[in-house]
Amino acid sequence: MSTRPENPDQPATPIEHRLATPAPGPVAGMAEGRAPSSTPGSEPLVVVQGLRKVYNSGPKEVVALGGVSFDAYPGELIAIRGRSGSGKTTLLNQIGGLDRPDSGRVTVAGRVVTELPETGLLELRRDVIGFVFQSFGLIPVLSAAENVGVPMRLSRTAVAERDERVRMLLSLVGLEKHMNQRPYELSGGQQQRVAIARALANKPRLLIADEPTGQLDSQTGRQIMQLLRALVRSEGVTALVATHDPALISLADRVLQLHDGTLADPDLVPTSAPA
Ligand SMILES: Nc1ncnc2c1ncn2[C@@H]1O[C@H](COP(=O)(O)OP(=O)(O)OP(=O)(O)O)[C@@H](O)[C@H]1O
Repeated sequence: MSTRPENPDQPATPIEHRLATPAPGPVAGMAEGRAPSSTPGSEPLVVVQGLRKVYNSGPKEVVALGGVSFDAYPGELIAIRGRSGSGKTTLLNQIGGLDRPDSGRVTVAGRVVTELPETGLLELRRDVIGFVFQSFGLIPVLSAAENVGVPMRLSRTAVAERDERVRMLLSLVGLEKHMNQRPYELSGGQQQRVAIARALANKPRLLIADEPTGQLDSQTGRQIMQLLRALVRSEGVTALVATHDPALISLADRVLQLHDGTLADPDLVPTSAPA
């Protein structure tokens, strides 16, 4: 897999270009380059209450999550940071219904994830949540376009609509000229763009990204983070992104800091210091 950097001076995608274009005027209460995220007062999209997960590895108990609670609002980009082993992946896995907590409750778009049966979880992951992983997770024998189309095949989207949305999404992430290439013919940054387009295929309300720049060089990682920032704005999704990457932390609306499975007081979390 190549991880050659893309040109850092050029906006890589149409939406990054739009973002780079100055807005007509300042918007009251909005930080520059930030999405117009909803504030407490609107309904939260994600509600996490008292989430606890303990692993028993041999004789030792590991408290991966020791009672985590927070809300995420529509249109928010939240960075979740913390040292290796602090519980970031465990937290995202419980929210996305990939694993079950020992106690606590997660609600996403009104669905109580922690109480859903397996079929409900499959529907949730297909229709409501898009996932982006550090390792891209593309299917090697499929082209970029076919990879992006997979979730729409699973949701039985009509062929014409699917083809049109695949083209739109690949254009959104700046890859319309690469739609017929397979993952091994793409750089690491391009593969992650395909993975992001695939995560958006079924118009999710929540995007969960676990270390999305972990395998990329810093320039490419910055471009991917800017792309995520732009997509949260243009698509109106809520994003929860586990990352050590200072580039995303500075672009986030909010930063949650995990220490050994518990959240630090949000008022004490600076947005610029390293994790
Ligand atoms: N399947 C498992 N079995 C036993 N212990 C586990 C398991 N998964 C995670 N853990 C432990 O739970 C804790 C939290 O792990 P987690 O992967 O959530 O951390 P993280 O913050 O995502 O780390 P990293 O940044 O390295 O990915 C760690 O101590 C880890 O060793």
